[in-house]
Amino acid sequence: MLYSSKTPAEKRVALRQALAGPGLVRFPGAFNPLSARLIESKGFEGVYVSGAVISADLGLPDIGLTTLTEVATRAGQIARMTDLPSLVDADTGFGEPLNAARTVQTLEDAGLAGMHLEDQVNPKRCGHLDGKSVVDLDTAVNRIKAAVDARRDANFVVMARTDMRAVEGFAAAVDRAKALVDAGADAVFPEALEGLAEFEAMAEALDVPILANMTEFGKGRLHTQDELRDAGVRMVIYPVTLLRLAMGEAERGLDEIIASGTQEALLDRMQHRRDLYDLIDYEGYSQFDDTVAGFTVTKE
Ligand SMILES: C[C@](O)(C(=O)O)[C@H](CC(=O)O)C(=O)O
Ligand SMILES: [Mg+2]
Repeated sequence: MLYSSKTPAEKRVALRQALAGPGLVRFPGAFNPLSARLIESKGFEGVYVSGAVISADLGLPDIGLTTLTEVATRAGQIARMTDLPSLVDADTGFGEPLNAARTVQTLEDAGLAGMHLEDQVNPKRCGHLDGKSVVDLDTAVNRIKAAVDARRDANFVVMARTDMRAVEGFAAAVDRAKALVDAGADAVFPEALEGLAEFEAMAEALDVPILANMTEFGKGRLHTQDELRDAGVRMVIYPVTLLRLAMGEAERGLDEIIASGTQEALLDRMQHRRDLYDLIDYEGYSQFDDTVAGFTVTKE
């Protein structure tokens, strides 16, 4: 009821353990706090909070328009609703190294288990857009160092994302990733790799876990979990998948209401009131005080 039953500290330990394990952990992107509960109920290992989703949710393009306050608020609302660890997209840290330091502390306070920080120039762009550029090595390293030094919970995961692959090629991306690990990154998110062989070579080159971004309609293929695991990938994110599914259904539903004048034909595709109530745990509130939250679901 109300909140997750685990503390942020416990969730950070869980994220560390997940990253250390031999398997592949799966972090779908929650587009709101409620969908984080759905992800948990299905047995996933964690929740991803996507910058692209937070921007899109506000009707904005993913080009560095959102602020630290907006991201920390939304990520905190999501993290608090699940017992799973949540990893948030901290973009470039919202500025330069000093901002990255403030970002890590703000996200710790918001209850996140970890974040990733990328080496794009400000303002950043979605990793699958053309015309990206990356900062020089010193700036990239200093961003990571600042974040690592500023965290107060040693278990808070600071993951380095590098967008170098699309800018200077694979070899440069490996060099950049190694430097970010030397700077203290706990894990690496190599953005926009091309093909499984590159994931395999990247995992091989680094002593820390790597993440694969299985985003749709982007630059890379959608690899299966078996393929990613065999390539040595430790974590996979599906950052925008649930938002795209929900928006696709919303659009088709609106079309149906226009076409037939009723939503009757859509009922089977909707989450039933009963399932929604289960996810929110109405029952728990009702047991706490049935004068406030008592309910019966009448229609089957
Ligand atoms: C992972 C990502 O950074 C995100 O914000 O979710 C995006 C996802 C997307 O735009 O599809 C990315 O840059 O890949
Ligand atoms: Mg992003």
